[in-house]
Amino acid sequence: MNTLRVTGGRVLRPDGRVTESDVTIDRDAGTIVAVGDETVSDAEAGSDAEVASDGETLDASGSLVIPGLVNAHTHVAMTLLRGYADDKPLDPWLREDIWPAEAELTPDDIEAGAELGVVEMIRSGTTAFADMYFAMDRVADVVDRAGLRARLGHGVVTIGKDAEGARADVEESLAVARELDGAGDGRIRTAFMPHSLTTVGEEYLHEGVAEAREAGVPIHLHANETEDEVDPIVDERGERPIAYAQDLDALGPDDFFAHGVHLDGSEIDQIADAGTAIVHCPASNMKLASGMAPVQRLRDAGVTVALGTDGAASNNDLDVFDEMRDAAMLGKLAADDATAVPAEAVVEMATAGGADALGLPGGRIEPGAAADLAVVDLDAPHLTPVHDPVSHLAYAAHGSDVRHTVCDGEVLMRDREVLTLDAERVQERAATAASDLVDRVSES
Ligand SMILES: CSC[C@H]1O[C@@H](n2cnc3c(O)ncnc32)[C@H](O)[C@@H]1O
Ligand SMILES: [Zn+2]
Repeated sequence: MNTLRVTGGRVLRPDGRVTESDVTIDRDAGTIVAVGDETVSDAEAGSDAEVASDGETLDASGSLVIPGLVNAHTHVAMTLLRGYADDKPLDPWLREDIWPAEAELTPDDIEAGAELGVVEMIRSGTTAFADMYFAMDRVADVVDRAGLRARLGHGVVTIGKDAEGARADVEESLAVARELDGAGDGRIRTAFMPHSLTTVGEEYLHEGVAEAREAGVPIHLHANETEDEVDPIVDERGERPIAYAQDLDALGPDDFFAHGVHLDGSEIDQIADAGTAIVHCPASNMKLASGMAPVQRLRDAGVTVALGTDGAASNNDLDVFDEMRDAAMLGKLAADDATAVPAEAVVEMATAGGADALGLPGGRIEPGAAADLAVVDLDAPHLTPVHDPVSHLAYAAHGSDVRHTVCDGEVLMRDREVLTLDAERVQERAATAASDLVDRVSES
């Protein structure tokens, strides 16, 4: 067996225990075959079940081995717009700043921004993400080269477009969903991605959702992000957005909605009954002053809650460690209860919850699971002493504490050096693309 062994570390297990165990990976299968003396059964592993001791090794001494983090909602190429427009609420921010800049984006820009975003994610221990944007063939190529997993989709906006333009946008999202599914040796999956229930017209939502169901791809959209998005739906339709999504057949068990800030009790019950996941984006929700999502209530109702950074223009980074801390802190404020959204809950949301929301493998370190993991160096002043490693993940660690990142059995970063992309070249290319973009926007 072509093995990778992660040795000498403490391992975060799916039940929250932390054990001193080596993790053995079958690199060809991209799966974990053993955690300590716990192995996949002979039946599962076939005749190769015996765990070999040769092969590559990653040193995890003094470190915590955790499932690769999942960034379940982003717009990865928006790294080019990091710090471009801050300190505004969602609607004017999009209309006055972001959409005019995005109108000038070329596929090369999107590739450059996506490369920068995936380098940032690999460096901070993220192994899977969901992305809604444009030029998704370029984004998929970047994901493939970087070695990550992703659920990708072209974002549809029909407001301001004529019927031909609107229909073409829906068709593009469906084509991306059909054609890119399974790319990157199966690490890339897709979804139909209408931007939101207010920025896509009803007839286009109906058509697109029906075709997505036929194609068997999930649906991802921004839902209940601001009151300004909820109110027009209530005023025009006499029903709340989640009921509207249900009428559209867009509220299914494989679907995942970003934000879910302004949800009432009946909407939480509808989401729980449907099995739809919510991707909580606490930093973006705070920065745009969108509101506080009812995370504890969602979890109490049995909803799968994942974490997302949203784009780097509303965050302003792609570090899921920050999202864990923000989710725990904001969750307590929202519930007016310091026991709400505890450390173990946000770690679960950033790992197994994220993988489950996206319908991707990973999120758990156990025999038979996908070999997606990050090794967090605990030997640092801000992580000393270690009373509780899970507390440190939620409240004290940063993405920069990640030492190694592995996805699908491949080492993407070893000792803080990204191996799959040339990080220096990526950074230079993105900086140039961003400054050229801003020049074009100011000339337009
Ligand atoms: C049509 S592709 C995705 C689209 O979404 C925009 N966007 C970025 N952040 C947010 C957010 O928090 N809410 C809604 N829309 C957002 C992005 O700029 C793209 O235009
Ligand atoms: Zn978003």
